[in-house]
Amino acid sequence: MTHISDQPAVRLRGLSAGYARHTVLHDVTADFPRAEVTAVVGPNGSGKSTLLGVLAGVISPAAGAVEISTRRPAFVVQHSAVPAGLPITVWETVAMGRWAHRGPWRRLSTKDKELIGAALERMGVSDLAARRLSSLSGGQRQRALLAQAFAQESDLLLLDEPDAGLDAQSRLDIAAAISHARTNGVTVIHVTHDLDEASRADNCLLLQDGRLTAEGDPHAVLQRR
Ligand SMILES: Nc1ncnc2c1ncn2[C@@H]1O[C@H](COP(=O)(O)OP(=O)(O)OP(=O)(O)O)[C@@H](O)[C@H]1O
Repeated sequence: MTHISDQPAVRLRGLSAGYARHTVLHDVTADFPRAEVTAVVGPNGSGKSTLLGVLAGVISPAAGAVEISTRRPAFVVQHSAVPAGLPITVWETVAMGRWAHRGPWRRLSTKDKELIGAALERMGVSDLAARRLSSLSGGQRQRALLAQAFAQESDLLLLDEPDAGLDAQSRLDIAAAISHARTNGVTVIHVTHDLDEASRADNCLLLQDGRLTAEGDPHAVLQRR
């Protein structure tokens, strides 16, 4: 008998997708193994963020099939994608991760608040909880966005270059948080230009001009670049 845990968390079959009058992804067929980290690499403009947008449900496929057999994905955008003047605190940012779980009266429960506190702690931003998101450095903001994703308790984490432009310590902390999530059974799809980080993934996909040109063991895939 095949158990769900043996099946890929995400399957793409002949996926084409993009924007009005502009198809970016062409006929992509790939599996994303459950509870493993898949790095998605490729040159600028190859379609990596578009792929994450499809997986997050923000972009509709033009053709093909997307099968996701996990709970609702948590999507972490690049910190630079957050509008500069957004008037919310770090705590409120992380609390947004619990919105979909709120009970009657739409109040946060004690459990919600515990999860928010734990996510802030995990990303080392508890002491910044009362600060405006817009007043933080890029690295601090990225940590807050990751904390929001962890507060969602999703089992599919979509990361769009979470370590871009960050210092060595922040990159290490983010790598540790990804590894912790994986150990806890979360499937991670990690778009990155950091080839050291990609080489540490379990699985790797290479996109070039919107087509999948290699997949599998990261070391073998990265040699095809
Ligand atoms: N909102 C949009 N509307 C129209 N075209 C877009 C939009 N976003 C991206 N594109 C185009 O889609 C193509 C793929 O972009 P995408 O952001 O997916 O690439 P990427 O591999 O993530 O690049 P990078 O490494 O620079 O982040 C590019 O040609 C880009 O110009």
